[in-house]
Amino acid sequence: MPVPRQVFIAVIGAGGVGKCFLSQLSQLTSNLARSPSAPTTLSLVWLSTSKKAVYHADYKPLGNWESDLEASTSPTLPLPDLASYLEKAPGKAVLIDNTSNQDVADSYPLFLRKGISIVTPNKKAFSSTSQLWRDIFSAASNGTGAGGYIFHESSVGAGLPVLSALKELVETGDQVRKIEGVFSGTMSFLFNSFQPVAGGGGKFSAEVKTAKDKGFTEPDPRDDLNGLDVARKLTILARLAGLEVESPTSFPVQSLIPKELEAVASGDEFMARLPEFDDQMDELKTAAEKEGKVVRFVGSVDVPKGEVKVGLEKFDTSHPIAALKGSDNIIAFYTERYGDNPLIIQGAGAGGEVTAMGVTGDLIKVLRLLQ
Ligand SMILES: NC(=O)C1=CN([C@@H]2O[C@H](COP(=O)(O)OP(=O)(O)OC[C@H]3O[C@@H](n4cnc5c(N)ncnc54)[C@H](OP(=O)(O)O)[C@@H]3O)[C@@H](O)[C@H]2O)C=CC1
Ligand SMILES: N[C@@H](CC=O)C(=O)O
Ligand code: NA
Repeated sequence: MPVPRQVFIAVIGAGGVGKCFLSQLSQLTSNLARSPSAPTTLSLVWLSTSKKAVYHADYKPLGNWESDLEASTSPTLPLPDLASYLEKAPGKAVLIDNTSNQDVADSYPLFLRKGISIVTPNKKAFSSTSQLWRDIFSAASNGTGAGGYIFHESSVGAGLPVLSALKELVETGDQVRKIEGVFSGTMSFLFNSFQPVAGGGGKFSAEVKTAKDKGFTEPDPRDDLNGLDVARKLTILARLAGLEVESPTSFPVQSLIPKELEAVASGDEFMARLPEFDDQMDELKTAAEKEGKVVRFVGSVDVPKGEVKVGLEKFDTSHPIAALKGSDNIIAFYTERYGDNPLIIQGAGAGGEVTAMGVTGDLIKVLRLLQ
């Protein structure tokens, strides 16, 4: 793979996805350095969490990032200062945003205009206002601008090649009619475990705790249960399919947050009180069972009608959506070329390693473009 000789990498976020990414980055760095045709140095020069940062003013690569971060007492810099630091690096720079932070997402146009490329699984930038979407893609070189490149494959379906498939359908002139399926690893896991097709299943609140422990949920699981995580993904898909969607709250989204818990102050308090509402979820399950069906949390984009929706639906136990396992997503693209047999992408839709794979894959795309 022909790539530039030295690229400076800055990583924000070292949680479930961030840690897996850093380990994949170390593998990629070794592979590229050994490449006989074009040895390349990837220099990790910045790593930060919300509380602290590790970096050197002279761009010396970080040694052992885990112990460096542990030992650091330096607070992180404001985002414009990080952008200036990377702009002055003695080579091309790539920012990897492994947070779910809105302020970091809002700063992408600034980084891109300075020639810094961005790779991220963070949905916020691409699913907030359509103005932010326009600002990003009018700055990026893989949009209409002349700045850095930006890729965000893991923002939908984690590492599954969902965005690259959709872009290719659109760019090759196919007409996308409908996109539908299960878009949340958390929701998939919850309903597959709470109401498996074979019967039985655990308490809903206990499954939410397991999904959080497995690293499937957003940092605050309420962002999954309120349907907004799926709404964000559908906003991204709808925009890539050519629809104008103002925001993820501009279409119907069903929330699974009980009314009584809507105002609780913290995610921890929410998790502690969720078992009080297990009976309500059991009622939903029993009602579906009486019809010989199971409940699943799904979404769809109807392109010609300009309709996007997110919520619970009942499925026959023989339906492919009912038969999903673990945190699997299933995404069906109905298009002019594919006719009534949609192009289907299925597999793990959450988890640190698979999400980081999408991020690392995007970094490789950027490196190829920067050559
Ligand atoms: N987990 C998954 O399966 C998937 C996740 N994603 C996306 O990947 C991203 C990361 O998810 P995940 O790793 O699970 O989340 P975690 O909560 O595990 O990690 C988030 C990390 O971001 C850091 N962070 C938060 N805010 C800031 C900030 N303002 N500045 C610097 N660092 C900050 C946190 O630091 P601190 O600890 O100090 O708060 C933490 O290190 C999210 O956008 C998520 O939506 C996408 C697909 C699948
Ligand atoms: N919380 C999300 C993580 C991936 O986007 C999910 O469960 O799908
Ligand atoms: Na993806």
